[in-house]
Amino acid sequence: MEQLIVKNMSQKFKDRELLTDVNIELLSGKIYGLIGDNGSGKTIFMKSILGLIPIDTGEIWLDNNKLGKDIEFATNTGFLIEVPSFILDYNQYQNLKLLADINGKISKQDILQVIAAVGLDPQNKEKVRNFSLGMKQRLGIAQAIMEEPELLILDEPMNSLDANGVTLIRELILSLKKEDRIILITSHNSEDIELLCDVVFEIQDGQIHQLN
Ligand SMILES: Nc1ncnc2c1ncn2[C@@H]1O[C@H](COP(=O)(O)OP(=O)(O)OP(=O)(O)O)[C@@H](O)[C@H]1O
Repeated sequence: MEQLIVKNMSQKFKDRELLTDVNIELLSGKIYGLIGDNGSGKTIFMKSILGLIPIDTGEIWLDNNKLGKDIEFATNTGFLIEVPSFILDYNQYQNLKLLADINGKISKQDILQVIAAVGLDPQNKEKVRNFSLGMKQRLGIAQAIMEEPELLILDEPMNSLDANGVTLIRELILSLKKEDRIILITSHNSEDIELLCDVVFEIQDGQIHQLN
């Protein structure tokens, strides 16, 4: 994917307008940061550009495809939004395998590699039910990145991570930046945003503006 364009997008719930006339261009090869207070609409924005919730007005273009017209959902995407949900009685590998089998793009070896890349032990056969919050978060990141998506959206990727986890996942995100990929992250930690992002957007009072 080369570009994701949001044109005159507004998003309303009941009578409350959450996002007003948003115009944004995301280009491949960059990491974008989205910041804003709790409840400012970051999650709504991310779900909207993925096609997970319909927009009230405006247009979202993923390259030459208009969301809701040419395509229903953004394809070739990986995302972690809110709390990752897994089948608790499956182990980490079984959970990722189940999702990987939908597209059939990646091998067992790829899955084991991504498990290691997020700092989990590929040999661990424990049920995800017994995972700590940070382990679930790491698995959520693994699930988002495992198929080498062209659009990667990570909502608060450092949630629940310990200090080593934060360092590892920061390095991992930076290493994922590449020519034909758009990465968008949110974080309430300004250090994450500064270290990782090429371009930063802030949502405030329903408007999204670029900070740098
Ligand atoms: N389905 C819905 N119906 C009505 N209101 C909703 C719905 N989903 C979210 N909202 C409201 O939209 C607003 C924005 O929520 P959103 O989750 O996008 O915020 P956020 O910026 O991601 O916040 P946080 O930093 O806490 O994650 C909130 O006031 C929320 O109550």
